[in-house]
Amino acid sequence: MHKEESFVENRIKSVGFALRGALLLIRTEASIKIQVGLAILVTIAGFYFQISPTEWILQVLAISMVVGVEGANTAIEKICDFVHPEFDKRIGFIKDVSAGAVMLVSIGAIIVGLIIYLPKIF
Ligand SMILES: Nc1ncnc2c1ncn2[C@@H]1O[C@H](COP(=O)(O)OP(=O)(O)OP(=O)(O)O)[C@@H](O)[C@H]1O
Repeated sequence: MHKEESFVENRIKSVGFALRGALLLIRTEASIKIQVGLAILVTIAGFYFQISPTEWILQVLAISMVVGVEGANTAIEKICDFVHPEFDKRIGFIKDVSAGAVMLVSIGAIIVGLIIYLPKIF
């Protein structure tokens, strides 16, 4: 019983740390501010154009993919700067690949957005 309580307590603490991380990400990173801004805009657009439940699911998935991968990219950049602040082309490679991952999911999200909204606008 005691063990179970501490398990629940630990889970609650972990959620607190994760929330703090998400807030730190939004407060400190310029690119995530733009992504969150776009997420708010398309959410408003979703209500305005009354998109279907399937379109909502795809939109929510696209948004969470971009923001989630951006969070991982930021963490990777911070690790790189922490373990190796000096210029090194291997660090450059790691950061470029990480930024490339954000770009790939962003392209997917843009395509999802175009497929949902272009027929509704034109
Ligand atoms: N220590 C380093 N060694 C070699 N190249 C680096 C190094 N630090 C940064 N770079 C190069 O500069 C690019 C930008 O790195 P930086 O850490 O400034 O990311 P950023 O511009 O803050 O990214 P974001 O906009 O996603 O936060 C990297 O993708 C890499 O090509």
